Amino acid sequence: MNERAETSRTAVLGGGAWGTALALAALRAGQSVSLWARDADMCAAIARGENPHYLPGIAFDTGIAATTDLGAALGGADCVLAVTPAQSLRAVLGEVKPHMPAGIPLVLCAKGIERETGALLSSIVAEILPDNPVAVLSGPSFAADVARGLPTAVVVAAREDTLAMDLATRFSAQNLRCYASDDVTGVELGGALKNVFAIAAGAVVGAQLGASAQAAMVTRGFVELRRLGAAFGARPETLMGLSGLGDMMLSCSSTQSRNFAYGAALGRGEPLEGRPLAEGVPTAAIAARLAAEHAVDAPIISAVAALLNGAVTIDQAVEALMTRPLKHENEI
Ligand SMILES: NC(=O)C1=CN([C@@H]2O[C@H](COP(=O)(O)OP(=O)(O)OC[C@H]3O[C@@H](n4cnc5c(N)ncnc54)[C@H](OP(=O)(O)O)[C@@H]3O)[C@@H](O)[C@H]2O)C=CC1
Ligand SMILES: O=C(CO)COP(=O)(O)O
Repeated sequence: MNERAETSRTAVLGGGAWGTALALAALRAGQSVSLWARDADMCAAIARGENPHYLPGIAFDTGIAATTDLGAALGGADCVLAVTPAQSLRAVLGEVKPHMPAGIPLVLCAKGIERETGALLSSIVAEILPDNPVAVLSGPSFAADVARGLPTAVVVAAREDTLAMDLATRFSAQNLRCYASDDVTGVELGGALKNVFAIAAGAVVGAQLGASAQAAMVTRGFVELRRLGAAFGARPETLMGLSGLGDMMLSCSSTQSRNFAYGAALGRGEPLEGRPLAEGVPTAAIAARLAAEHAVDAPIISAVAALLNGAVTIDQAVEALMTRPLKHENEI
């Protein structure tokens, strides 16, 4: 338990894998924790120490006050974690707004870019909750690992460095180490785009293109992250950190990643309907559009978007990537 946390109350929006894991992390850090989810049975399960749908086989501490009543979940909270999928954020914040006092920080824990508008999630918060400071929590962290209490490091970014440090202190506990950052854009872009590259890496593995191709895909994907990051004003060193390179290392190499697993199924030619959440799917499409609008060369992101909408086959995508004009490696 950290010293500052004893009197604080954290509200978690979302009772999926990551919402449940972060609620547990907050509980372990000594906070009082409420959680809002849509499903009453899921709330009852979380309250008794399990989430069989999203975290099967993991038994955890009781003490999370899980409820379908959003007002009750938010009542008395001095920090709110938004942990529903990126594409639902705007609607969820619209429901949250009447219950959210000014000044309470809203910590974004989803990883994605809004499909319809191209908005980064922090700008949606600024639009809907202009009186609430925004922070972003991201990094290489599988929900099941955090729920099990395995050692994990993440980064918490806020424009005001003192808020970032306060939140990092608040959520750090034994086996969850939170670093602070003031580069909100860098941290959110790293988290959003790693999902697109995880689909690419999974597709390479699923199509049995070899470990060399997988390494090339990840490395050149990282170049695209740096290019898009530069266009959006992210700092290069942020992208070298936990929420860029760190999360790419995790998500581009493990079948535990739903985005990687989605790509692997795509590479094997399997049906894709009904799979678990893969945030990289909507994000690929909008990231390809944003790259084009900013004149950023992003052939892997474009290839993933084209693969996902059926415009190209894997063979065609690979051929297009392998026959691009030759260039110096360090051209950004
Ligand atoms: N799982 C992980 O390891 C990690 C996930 N993340 C990120 O966290 C975010 C959430 O992921 P995760 O928890 O794993 O996802 P899950 O699929 O496990 O859970 C999603 C949760 O969001 C709820 N939800 C879905 N759509 C809506 C909506 N329109 N309105 C309100 N609630 C909704 C679901 O409710 P219901 O059950 O009722 O559908 C469920 O409680 C994603 O952006 C993901 O990238 C980040 C780091 C790690
Ligand atoms: O973001 C994650 C790990 O850092 C979880 O990845 P997936 O959403 O691909 O499972």
